[in-house]
Amino acid sequence: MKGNPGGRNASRLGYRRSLMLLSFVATIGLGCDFYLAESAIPHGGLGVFTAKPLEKGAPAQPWPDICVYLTDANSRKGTEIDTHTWQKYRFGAQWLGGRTDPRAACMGLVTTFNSMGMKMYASARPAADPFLIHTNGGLDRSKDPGAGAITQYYGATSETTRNLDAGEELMLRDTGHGGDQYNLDSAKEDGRQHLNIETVPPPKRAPEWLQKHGMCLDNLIVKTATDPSMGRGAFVKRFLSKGTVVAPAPLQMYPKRSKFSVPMSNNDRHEFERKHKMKYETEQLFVNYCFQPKGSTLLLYPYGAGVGLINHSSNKSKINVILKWSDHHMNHSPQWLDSTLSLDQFWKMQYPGSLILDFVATRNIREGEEIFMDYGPEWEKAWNDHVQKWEPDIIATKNYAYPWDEMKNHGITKNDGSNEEGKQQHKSLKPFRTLGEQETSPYPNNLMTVCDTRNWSDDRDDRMKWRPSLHWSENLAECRVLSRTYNSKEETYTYEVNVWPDKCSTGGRHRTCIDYDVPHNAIRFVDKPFQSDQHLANAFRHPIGFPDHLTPHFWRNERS
Ligand SMILES: C[S@@+](CC[C@H](N)C(=O)[O-])C[C@H]1O[C@@H](n2cnc3c(N)ncnc32)[C@H](O)[C@@H]1O
Repeated sequence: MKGNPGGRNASRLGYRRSLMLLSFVATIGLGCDFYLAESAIPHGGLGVFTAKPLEKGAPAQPWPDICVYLTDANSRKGTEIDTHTWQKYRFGAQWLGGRTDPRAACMGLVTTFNSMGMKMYASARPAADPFLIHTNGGLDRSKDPGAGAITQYYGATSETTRNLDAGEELMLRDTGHGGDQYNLDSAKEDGRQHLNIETVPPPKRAPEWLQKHGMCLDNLIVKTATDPSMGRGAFVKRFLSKGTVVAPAPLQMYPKRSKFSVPMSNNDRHEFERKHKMKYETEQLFVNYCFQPKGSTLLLYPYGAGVGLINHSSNKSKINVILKWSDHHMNHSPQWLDSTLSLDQFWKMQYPGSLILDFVATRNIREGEEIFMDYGPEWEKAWNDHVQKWEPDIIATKNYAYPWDEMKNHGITKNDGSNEEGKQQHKSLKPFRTLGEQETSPYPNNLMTVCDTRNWSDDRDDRMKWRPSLHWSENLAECRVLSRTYNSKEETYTYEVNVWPDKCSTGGRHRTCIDYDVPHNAIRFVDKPFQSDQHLANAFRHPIGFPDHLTPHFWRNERS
């Protein structure tokens, strides 16, 4: 008999099957797609794993990361900013400005991936053209006291380089530019273990193991904060019950906050302010994303996915997370912080990720709710004082335009650079101005144009037909439009540009290289060096307060 072969029994069976399916789902914890756990590579520290199979080219993280750029850290020594940070090219900060190269501290997954140098099982790489999602979280220097207090570098993403099985560890391919990631080589150099990557199997953990021993990395999503004056905020993706770890936060530690003041003599500063017609910031934006324990010079930078987006509230009904040391076996706080160690001894032992904090739900949190923590009374007082005193920097605001607004005006809205999809086809497309046109109709003071173009090399002529670069943001060059042609069939513009100067030097000799047939969508606006909001002198700077009861006595090294 077809149709209903078992009558009531069959429906009971179906019900029982549904129950079994539900309990299976509960057991293996479907829902969390990415986990932080002990790396499957011996002595690899923490690693990030996918709980579900991923196809080649799929996003290797639930949402883009934010990066905070360190522009002029006083000295590399004592800041260890090379560890767990990226070079400026990765996320499009080539023109940010600074006497030393800026380094990007990115919060989330990309930073936590391990790397295997250039070969073997590479499974992820940084991706995308971040320029179009760089924003100031909706804040505007002409009216918002929060302008310059949050990073504009939102949009760092990664994608898989091959199909991945559920449970695989995400491994970065060659990190490029000298390998700027904590990786197997650095583990070797640290003398922690002799590793032979040729004999290491593809790093992987069983999904059930991850559910039991991993820390869920994708409970949060990033959106504009419910109070837009705060910039962006972190929101929960799914219902989380009281006591759940909303997000883990491995820590990178820095011994002295003073290393993040901006190293300019008064003379340099006056010269800078005269030249750039703006006042200069005195402390790195980075400090706003760090905790500082009371009575201590230490800065603790939490680099878990999304945790840097959690905003402050002192309103008890809004606060829904508190900080706790993690129970995870990779967190060393029980051994180190309750001991009689000196700060020096502790400092020699600690390494990035050796201490892990948890943001824990203080009550049930509904899907879509924004997460708030209490940054502490000192932070709140500093913020209120700032808001009271703040007024727009008239000079820095005059004749300033945000690059992303200008790009929108020019019809650059796609995030895929120069490929077919990205072609802009509007009759009303606003063209980029030629150098000649700019003499009578200049762009706002802060803007310059950059082009996505393949590397120029010795064997290239000085005049070349444009070719797209392999990776967005890494091969951008300053460029100036010499002429343009309207292609009526394609309804778009192409340009002849002068690529200058970084791509066109050969053996110390600068050449003027010209690219022709440059598509409209290969051109971007960026802020000129030192012009972006994070350089504003009236921008708010204050680290987040760290709970006293989590602070060991030997961290309190400041004389009172
Ligand atoms: C760790 S970040 C939080 C994420 C930040 N909102 C963003 O968009 O990147 C800390 C900064 O966010 C802003 N912020 C956080 N809580 C705030 C609040 N209650 N009121 C105003 N601004 C706040 C301040 O600029 C602060 O320095």
